[in-house]
Amino acid sequence: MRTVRAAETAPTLHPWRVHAEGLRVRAGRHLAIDGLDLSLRPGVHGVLGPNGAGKTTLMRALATVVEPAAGALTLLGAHVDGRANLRAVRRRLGYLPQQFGFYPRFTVREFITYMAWLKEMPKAATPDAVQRAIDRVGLTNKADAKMKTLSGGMLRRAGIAQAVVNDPELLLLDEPTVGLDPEQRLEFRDLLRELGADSCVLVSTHLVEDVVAACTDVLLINEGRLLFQGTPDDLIARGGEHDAGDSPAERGYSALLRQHRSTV
Ligand SMILES: Nc1ncnc2c1ncn2[C@@H]1O[C@H](COP(=O)(O)OP(=O)(O)OP(=O)(O)O)[C@@H](O)[C@H]1O
Repeated sequence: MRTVRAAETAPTLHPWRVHAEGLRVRAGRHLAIDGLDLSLRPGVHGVLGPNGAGKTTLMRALATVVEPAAGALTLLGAHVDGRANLRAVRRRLGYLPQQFGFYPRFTVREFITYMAWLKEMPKAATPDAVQRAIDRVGLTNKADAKMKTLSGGMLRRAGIAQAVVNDPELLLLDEPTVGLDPEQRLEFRDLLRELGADSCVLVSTHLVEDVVAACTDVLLINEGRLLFQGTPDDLIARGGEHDAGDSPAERGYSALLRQHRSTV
């Protein structure tokens, strides 16, 4: 007889938007997430970690692109496993992958409308939702430009717009600030704060300062596990004057990794 895990019998009306226990996720043959426990409420969660830590793999699992190899994962109250029908959860998700595909001849508006259709948004509400998403990322005057004519930063912003078009309850942004100019990065921080008021937003980045400025919660992932979860102030408090980094938060980040490496 199959053992029923506690997570499978738990009531679905819990406060967590994301709940993972002993999560394992493969990237190719490699176990990139290896025994991760995580509980997230609404807010903006900054995901930090060195190259290869497993951030992208975690995002892919939370976006239901890749199925967990083991452990329990609950997204927006739904258990994610091989038997689950994830269609309803996917309608409530937004995901910006590190690299996203698009038809270069589509205009920005056509691209985001197409993504809204893929997310099964009601047809009547789509044009207004698309316009709002375009305005939110500052692409109003590029709405009818073809995707192939956009700069790298503008493309990233179009990617963010498609992720937020359905007002997702769970929003996953994998390195969204790559290519954004300083002014756009500041505006993006405001957008994150606004989105995090109601939604559970995960933002993976290497820019520790973006996390401190815009996140309510910091996650540090290393070797497929959660090494630290706390507020930006908790992260800053971990750093000492001799730790590497240009800011108190970067020194906190370095200190946590150094302490972890010295204990393994
Ligand atoms: N297709 C694959 N086949 C084998 N190993 C992979 C594959 N994709 C990723 N990996 C490995 O899985 C681990 C986690 O990769 P992942 O891309 O999730 O890390 P990351 O934290 O997002 O890194 P970065 O900061 O460089 O984007 C790395 O060691 C990587 O080499």
